[in-house]
Amino acid sequence: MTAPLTLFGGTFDPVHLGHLQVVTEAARQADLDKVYLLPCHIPPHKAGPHASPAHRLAMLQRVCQEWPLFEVDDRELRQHRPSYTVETLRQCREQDSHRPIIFILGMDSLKNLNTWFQWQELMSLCHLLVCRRGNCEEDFNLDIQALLARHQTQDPEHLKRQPCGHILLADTSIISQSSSQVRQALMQGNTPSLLPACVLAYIQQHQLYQGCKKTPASGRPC
Ligand SMILES: Nc1ncnc2c1ncn2[C@@H]1O[C@H](COP(=O)(O)OP(=O)(O)OP(=O)(O)O)[C@@H](O)[C@H]1O
Ligand SMILES: O=C(O)c1ccc[n+]([C@@H]2O[C@H](COP(=O)([O-])O)[C@@H](O)[C@H]2O)c1
Repeated sequence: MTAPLTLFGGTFDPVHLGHLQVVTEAARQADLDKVYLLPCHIPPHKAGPHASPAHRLAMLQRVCQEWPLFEVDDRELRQHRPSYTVETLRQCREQDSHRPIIFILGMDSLKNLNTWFQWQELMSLCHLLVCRRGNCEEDFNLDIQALLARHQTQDPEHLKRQPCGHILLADTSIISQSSSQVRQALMQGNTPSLLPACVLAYIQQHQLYQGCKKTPASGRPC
């Protein structure tokens, strides 16, 4: 079986060490040696983004220069419409119907998965590799409980042996950081914690996020 195509979707406004650390750990647990950071153009479920697509992409590219695990997949940025994951995955699937596709997401995203566009199609297109997230109880609603009952596996090998259909809850660290907290710190003139130095330097160089309005941590209910 070909090596999986592993995508980590996000708004990355901006990318922070919470993203990078938990995904590095999840990738290690699933024995993955490449993860594509997939910045969305227009996030379907939240306001913003605050920084332009070009700036968010540039920050991710700087991260990739320092973290060999990561590359950027900018396909969603090139499409000027809301970035529905199911549509992106269909595009990927058209290129190779047998290759395993793994979509990485945080626990807060998993808990809201039943609100995603055509969410019931997702498991026929990809596997889900889920990272733990601070302040996020594992109290799943009935749709997600049913999804897990049907698709959850404890065996990372399943994600590499089949093209789609499994959910692995990875045993990752809890890193309490969000892009909202980073933006808030910058707006208040503070230096955010848990931000890669290359990203902080880019933000300072381009004076990003100085006039951001306060948004709740992680931007949605968890
Ligand atoms: N600290 C973290 N730990 C685990 N997963 C995270 C963390 N931060 C973000 N994620 C996950 O990364 C993906 C992309 O997140 P996103 O780019 O929206 O960052 P965010 O920090 O949640 O942003 P915001 O605070 O603006 O809502 C989501 O699936 C989210 O659950
Ligand atoms: O497809 C959807 O309806 C959908 C709804 C919410 C989020 N997503 C995807 O989930 C990823 C994380 O989104 P966010 O809002 O947490 O940055 C990103 O790739 C989004 O495109 C997708």
